[in-house]
Amino acid sequence: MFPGPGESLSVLRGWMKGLQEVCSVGMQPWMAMRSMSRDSSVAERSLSPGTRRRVLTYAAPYRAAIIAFLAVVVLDSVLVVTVPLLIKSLVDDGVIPKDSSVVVRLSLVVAAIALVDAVLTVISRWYSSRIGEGLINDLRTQVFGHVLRQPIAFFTRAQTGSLVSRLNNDVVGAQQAFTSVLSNVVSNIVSVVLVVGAMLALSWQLTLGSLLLVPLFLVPAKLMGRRLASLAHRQMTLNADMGTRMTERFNVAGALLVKLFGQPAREEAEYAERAGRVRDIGIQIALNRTIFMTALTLVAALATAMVYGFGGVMAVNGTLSVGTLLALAALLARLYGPLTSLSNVRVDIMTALISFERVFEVLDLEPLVKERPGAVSLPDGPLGVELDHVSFRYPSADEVSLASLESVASGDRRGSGVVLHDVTVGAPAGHLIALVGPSGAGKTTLTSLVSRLYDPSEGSVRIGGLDLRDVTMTSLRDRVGVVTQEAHLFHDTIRANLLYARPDATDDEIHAALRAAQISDLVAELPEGLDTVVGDRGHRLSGGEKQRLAIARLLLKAPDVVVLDEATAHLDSESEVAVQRALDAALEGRTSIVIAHRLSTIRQADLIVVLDHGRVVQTGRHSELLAQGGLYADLHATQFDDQAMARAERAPDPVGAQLTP
Ligand SMILES: Nc1ncnc2c1ncn2[C@@H]1O[C@H](COP(=O)(O)OP(=O)(O)OP(=O)(O)O)[C@@H](O)[C@H]1O
Repeated sequence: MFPGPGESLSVLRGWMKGLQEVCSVGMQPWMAMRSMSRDSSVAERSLSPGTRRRVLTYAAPYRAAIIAFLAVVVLDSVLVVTVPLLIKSLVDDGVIPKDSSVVVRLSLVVAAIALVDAVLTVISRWYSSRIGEGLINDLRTQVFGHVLRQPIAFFTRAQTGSLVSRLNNDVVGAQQAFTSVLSNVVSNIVSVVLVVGAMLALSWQLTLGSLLLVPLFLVPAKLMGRRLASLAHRQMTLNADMGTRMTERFNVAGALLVKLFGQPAREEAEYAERAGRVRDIGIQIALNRTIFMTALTLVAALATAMVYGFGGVMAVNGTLSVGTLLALAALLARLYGPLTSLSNVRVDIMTALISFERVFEVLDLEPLVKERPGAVSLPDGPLGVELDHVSFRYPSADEVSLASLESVASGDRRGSGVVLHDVTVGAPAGHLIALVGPSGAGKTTLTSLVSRLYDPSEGSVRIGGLDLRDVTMTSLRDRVGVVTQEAHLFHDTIRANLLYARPDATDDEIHAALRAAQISDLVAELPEGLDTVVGDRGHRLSGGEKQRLAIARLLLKAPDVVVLDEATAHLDSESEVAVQRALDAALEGRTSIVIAHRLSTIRQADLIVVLDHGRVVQTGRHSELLAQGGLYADLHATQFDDQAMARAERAPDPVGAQLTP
């Protein structure tokens, strides 16, 4: 019934091999290896309840795209299986009976399928990227907004670098659930079912025979996968270790330390040792990967050889057609990759779900400081500030940070002790309150309560008679301006930095603010004026210049309440005069709370509040407090008098002269 194979078989074999390679999905061994080398311990982890349902809510907007995507993937898998069957007919009904019209017709069908397959691949990639990237986009924007809304304590606790990289990894991991896992699981299941079904229909004996080799492959593959996962994990740690060392040594402060104290040769040797470990593990990983891939190809090749061997004999004996033999071999090539991936499907899905869970954990973090529903705006007109029996302790890491960041968060997880004890201070509208006290007394802490970076643990902070917890964040940010000691500027133009305070300010208003802050001459001299880029990687400004720009930013906002931390750094007399004038402009007519380091500010103050160990120990005006003696008089003698003397020794300056007793 079947003509002897003869030389037509050998010709066809070469042709088929090429065809097999084209038709089989070239990525499969790689995908299988990636899947096998995932950390399999995740499969045993339990997810928090509702995670799966919540993931589906993110998929909901893409429902139509997902259905279309899956339909394309299934169709593609079906097409891939039809090709070997067509080859069977082509050989059995065309080549062997020497009917060239059948050969031509079926070749054209195979070509058409290849064309459709190519189109489907592009369409499925288009869908999967739309779904995946869309999902990443949704999650990213949501997480960014949510993290920004966290209190400042969150940022002081969480290591920003690890938070950012973790979030990036997790968001990308979560995306993979929808693209690679979803498509791989569906297409692999369809492929395996169709391929095994077709093979069984062609020859159940040969199919069962070739499937016997599967467990022989899967067990070592699983072990090898586990080894690869642990190697990859070690590689990541070693790389991070090397990276940290590099960043630490290459930033200005670190480089300076190396220059002054370090021994470059020792540094180099240490670095070489770390880099060496990275190299060794890289070689191991490459070797293990190759062994894995080669083993996969080898088992598939052995199975194919077996099919050719037994099937060939059957063909010689006339119990199997040549076409069936070729089709079986081609089908077999499509079996091992999907089977391997499916054996690890639970680990794949759990890895993706755990990424989602971690992102949800961030999204579920309740900000400690937040606007309550029904919050109101601060009343119009001048505003007074009152602290009413305020006590405060800094929150612990557990209150503000993430459980899953625990492993990377450093240091102390406890909160602080009580930092402010029963503080009652009042600043009527338009008054200037100067805070003084030794280092660590709680001055900065007190000012951060006024700008509501934290809420007090007990008592209340009121502005314009309203408890800050009842006030909208927008109105608070609009009406309360803060200048910190270390004025921070974004890496952006001067104009953009200033507009950050009030995006609708006109150029005229900007120039007026710069003039009042005594910085307009400097800005005018810069080559690009307002469009000069400043900040970390831009034009370098001196401490005094930065502070004056920060004051200009504040003036532009024109808040009713000003919270100011005066710079302690000694500026040269010219800068000092300029900063002082800028400050006078900033404080003029506003309710101000100033951590005072300058005698001039202290003299101007309507009330001086002396803090020590978180308690108010003295209040009054300069002369009263001096007369009283005690801590203020001591501070005056040690801190402020130095400044007064220093100023008196400097070249005459109008502001200083005016304020010197
Ligand atoms: N984020 C924080 N978490 C925990 N404790 C903190 C935090 N910030 C400050 N503290 C503690 O609170 C206390 C008061 O600090 P604060 O910065 O308010 O003092 P200060 O009077 O402004 O000091 P200085 O004049 O040196 O700036 C200190 O004991 C400090 O260790």
